[in-house]
Formats: sequence, structure tokens, C-alpha cells
Amino acid sequence: MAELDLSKKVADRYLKREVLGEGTYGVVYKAIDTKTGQTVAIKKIRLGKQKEGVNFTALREIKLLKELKDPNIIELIDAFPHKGNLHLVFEFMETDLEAVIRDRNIVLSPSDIKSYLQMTLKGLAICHKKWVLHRDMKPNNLLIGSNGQLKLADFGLARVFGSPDRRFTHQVFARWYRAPELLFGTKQYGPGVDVWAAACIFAELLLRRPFLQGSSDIDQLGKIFAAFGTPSASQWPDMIFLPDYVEYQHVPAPPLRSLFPMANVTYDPKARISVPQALEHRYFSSAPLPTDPVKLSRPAPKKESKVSDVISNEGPTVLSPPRKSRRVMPGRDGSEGNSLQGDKFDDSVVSVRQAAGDNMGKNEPAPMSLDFSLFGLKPPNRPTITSADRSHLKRKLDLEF
Ligand SMILES: Nc1ncnc2c1ncn2[C@@H]1O[C@H](COP(=O)(O)OP(=O)(O)OP(=O)(O)O)[C@@H](O)[C@H]1O
Repeated sequence: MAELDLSKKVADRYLKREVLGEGTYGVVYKAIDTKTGQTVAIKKIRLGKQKEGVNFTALREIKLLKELKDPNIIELIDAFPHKGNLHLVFEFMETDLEAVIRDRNIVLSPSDIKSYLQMTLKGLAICHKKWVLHRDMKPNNLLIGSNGQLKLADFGLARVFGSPDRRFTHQVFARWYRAPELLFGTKQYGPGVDVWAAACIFAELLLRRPFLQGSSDIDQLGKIFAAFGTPSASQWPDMIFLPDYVEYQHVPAPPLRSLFPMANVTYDPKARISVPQALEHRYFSSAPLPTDPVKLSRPAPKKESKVSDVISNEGPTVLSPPRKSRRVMPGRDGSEGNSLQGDKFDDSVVSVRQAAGDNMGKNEPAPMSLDFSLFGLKPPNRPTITSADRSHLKRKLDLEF
């Protein structure tokens, strides 16, 4: 493969090394930044076959991501088009949270879990403050550096390059972290989708396995409702108006405290705790305090294990074709190929409140004071970038091409 040629320089600056893996948007490889001597990870995003190519808005948003500098957000060092691909250059990270969770040699103490959750929320807080949603939070997108710092990766890529196509097999695990409003097809959604995912990751840190392993979107909702009870109209008034809403058989809320003694869950996206509120919770300020990141154990080599070995086939049965009033029976097997498949985002959420000791310190539901609805809008088609545009864009956007 020409791409692996060790002597190959990209954009006169980066010396390519080995391929690290392939994700939703393309291949990621290790490289050396000859300008700084730093090891970097370059994500090569395929654009050649896309009709739209890189559009101006995408580049503008990349510039925004470049400005998101924070200890808990992976640094986007550079971005440039090269041979029909867009290259995003990130700081190189040693491992990720998925590898930590799967490594049976690592003991995760309550303090360690608190530390990982705190770093995740801190990263999210900065992004939400800048009006950027992640939309694809999962343990393997939470990268960990040599100093133990956890950093959010792939932030905003879903918005820039479109939502990942869930039909690809390597994407199925993302479903496990999706908020119910997304699964019900909401068109408008807010930072609550990332809060939901963070709560699932919190549960996964405690359980050492993914908490809600749905095998389809319908099944995912069935698993959520089986865990927290089917939401009533009073708990989540807007639910029945969501585009892909289907009626689920009523399941009473089990005593969640038997599963997570420190957790409290409510159904209503508008009532879901915000990231800053979660960070203020006394869970983080009470003993045992979060572990200092440098003291966190890390897996020795780069991860090999993936969550594919733990996927569950249990799921609900769809008893009638996918329709608005379809009834789904959680707890039985079956159910693939329905209208909830694909990648639709909506705006309701189950309110997951991780609480320590009581029902989440600041207990009153916090209505969203910001209008995040713009995040749900798909950008219209725009002119694409050709090589002739590059110098103009460089001036306009201050990106290094
Ligand atoms: N900054 C980085 N430093 C080191 N390795 C990285 C970095 N970014 C990505 N990788 C590695 O490259 C591989 C592909 O990553 P990528 O983020 O494209 O996809 P993914 O997270 O595996 O899947 P998905 O696209 O579904 O999120 C993974 O093995 C990932 O750990």
C-alpha cells in the first residue's frame, strides 16, 4: 500500500507511519509532524466519491473544532485536503476508554470511575458551551493520553460530515449510547443526547460491559424501557409526537437503585440534567475524590479487543409493521429491519441523573435555557471545494493547506 510508505511525506510536513485503524469517516494512521517532531494521528476522510466534496460550511466548522482547545478535548492540530481526501491531524493518543473498560487486569476503583466521568463531562462542558454537540459519544471515542488525561475525540464530525451511517457494521455499537429521543427520530435535539451517552458510559464503567446493548433501534428502546420502565405521558409528554414514536408495552420502572445505588432516572429531555449541573454534583466533591489522571492504570499495548464479543441478541419483538402506533413487546427476541433504522435525530431524552447519595443534588429539572435546535438541522448543499479554491480558503479560513 502506497499509503504505508514510511518515507512518504504528506503536505510536505507529515511522515506517514502505520495505519492505526479505520473508522466511520476513513483510515487513521500514525505520522510524525516534521515541523514539531510530535507524533500525530491523521484521519484521512474520503471525499472523492462524495457528490458534495468538502463544502465551505464543513471547513468553517473544522476551523471551529480547531479552536476548541481544552485539556479534555483532542487537539485538532491541522486540516488540509490532499489527493482528494481531507486530512485531519490530531494529537496522538495512547489508548482509549473502551480498552480500559475491557482490560481485566485493570481494577477500576470508585475514584477512578469518578475521574473518568469527570474528565468526560469536562470535555463535554466546553463543547456545549461553544454550541457544539458530539452526537457520537462512546468509550472508543474517549481517548487517553500518556499522562492519563481523557480527551473527547470525533467531536462535531457528525455535524461536519453527516451522521455516521449505522448500516455499517462497525457502527452498531454507537446505538447503545443513543438517547431515546434520537431513537424515536426527533428532528431537534440538544446537549441532552451527549448527557445520555455519558450516563451510559458511566454505567459501563461500573458494570465493565455496555449497559444497554440493543440489537436494533427498536430493541435499543426496548432495553432502555426494560431498564427504566416505559415512560408515561406525564413523565415525557412530547414522546408521542416524535416522528418515529411507536407504542411499547408498559413495563413498570424497576427499582433502579438495586442496579445503581447512586442513580436516579427521569424521562423527559427537557428535564435532563445539563453537563455543568452534573459537574457541580456533590458526587464529584465528596469522598472518595476523583483519582488524579496520572495515577490511573492504563492498558499496556494498544487495544485489540472490541465490544463485538459482548453484543447481546436479546431484544423485543415487533408485533406489527413499523407504524406510528406499532406496539413493541420488550423482553422477547427478534426485531430487525424497521422504520427506526437509519440515523435520525430527535429532541426528547430520558433524563438520566447520576446521583451520589441522593437524587442528584440540584434536583429540580433544569429547562434548557439555550436553543440548540440548530444542531438538528442538516446543512443544505453547498458549492464544493476544488484545488483552485484552496488559496482563497486558506486566506479566508486560516487553515494550513
Ligand atoms: N488521536 C488518535 N491517536 C491514536 N489513535 C487514534 C486517534 N484517533 C483515532 N485513533 C485510532 O484509529 C482507529 C480509527 O479511529 P476512528 O476514530 O476513525 O474510528 P473508531 O473510533 O474506531 O470508530 P468510529 O468511527 O465508529 O467512531 C481506532 O483504532 C482509534 O483508536
